[in-house]
Amino acid sequence: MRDMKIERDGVTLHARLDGVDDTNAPTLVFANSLGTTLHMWDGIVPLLPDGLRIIRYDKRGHGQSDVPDGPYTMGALVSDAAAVCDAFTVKDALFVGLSVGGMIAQGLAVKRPDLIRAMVLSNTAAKIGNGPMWQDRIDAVLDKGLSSLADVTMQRWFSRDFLMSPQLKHWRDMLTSTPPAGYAGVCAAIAGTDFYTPTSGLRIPTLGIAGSEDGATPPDLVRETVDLIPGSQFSLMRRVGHLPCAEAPDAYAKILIDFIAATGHMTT
Ligand SMILES: O=C(O)CC1=CCC(=O)O1
Repeated sequence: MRDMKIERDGVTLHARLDGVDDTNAPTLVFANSLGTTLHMWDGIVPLLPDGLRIIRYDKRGHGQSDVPDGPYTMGALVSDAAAVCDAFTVKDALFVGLSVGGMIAQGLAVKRPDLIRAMVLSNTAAKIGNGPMWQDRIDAVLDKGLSSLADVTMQRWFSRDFLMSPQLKHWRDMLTSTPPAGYAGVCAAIAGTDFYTPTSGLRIPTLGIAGSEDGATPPDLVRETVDLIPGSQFSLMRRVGHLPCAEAPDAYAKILIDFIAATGHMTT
């Protein structure tokens, strides 16, 4: 494991490399969701096959990355992801993005096709929510803090069963540890994003993953987005919500491993 600090546009981003530290190794890059850190993938990384180079990072405003003043733009989030990839000399990676991480994947695939050869769009869409909804959330978090949003957020993130589990506290703590300015900044970036047209032009192997109990990006919304890309695959996970990598890591890792095999990613 190797941690790295990457500076772009005066903002320091925190990234982590696991697995093989060799630029020639097949590479996976993970981008996580609003209100989470790169530790969102802690349950998945150990389940992936040997021989992969695995890179993940904290978005601006989250985890150990800097918290610049907002609002942020999707262009900045995509450029941050590109800077992380460039810092590790990534080429032709499999990019796995969940929620806003999946929006970043779509933007990066358009802007820097040299970086991505295939992508997983997990619990995401070309457009998530609408302007007034995000503005209400920005106002609430800046006024009353993230704790005020924690209960409703857990209900969007998790299935009914998981809401009763002792693991819930870990995820709730991750959310409430997020700096309010960072959370609000990313909300503004999501509010300003509609990738329907650019994503329709993408022609790379794509897998969509949805959770049957996802209260933020329901299965139909995820499917509508991945169907914009000809030849894409879609996997519906049952009895999980918006963060299936947290609720069902074994099943989630298996879906990724099958997609790695289907795209020939370990053999190139
Ligand atoms: O609403 C949520 O908390 C879920 C979510 C929407 C975009 C994202 O990244 O997470």
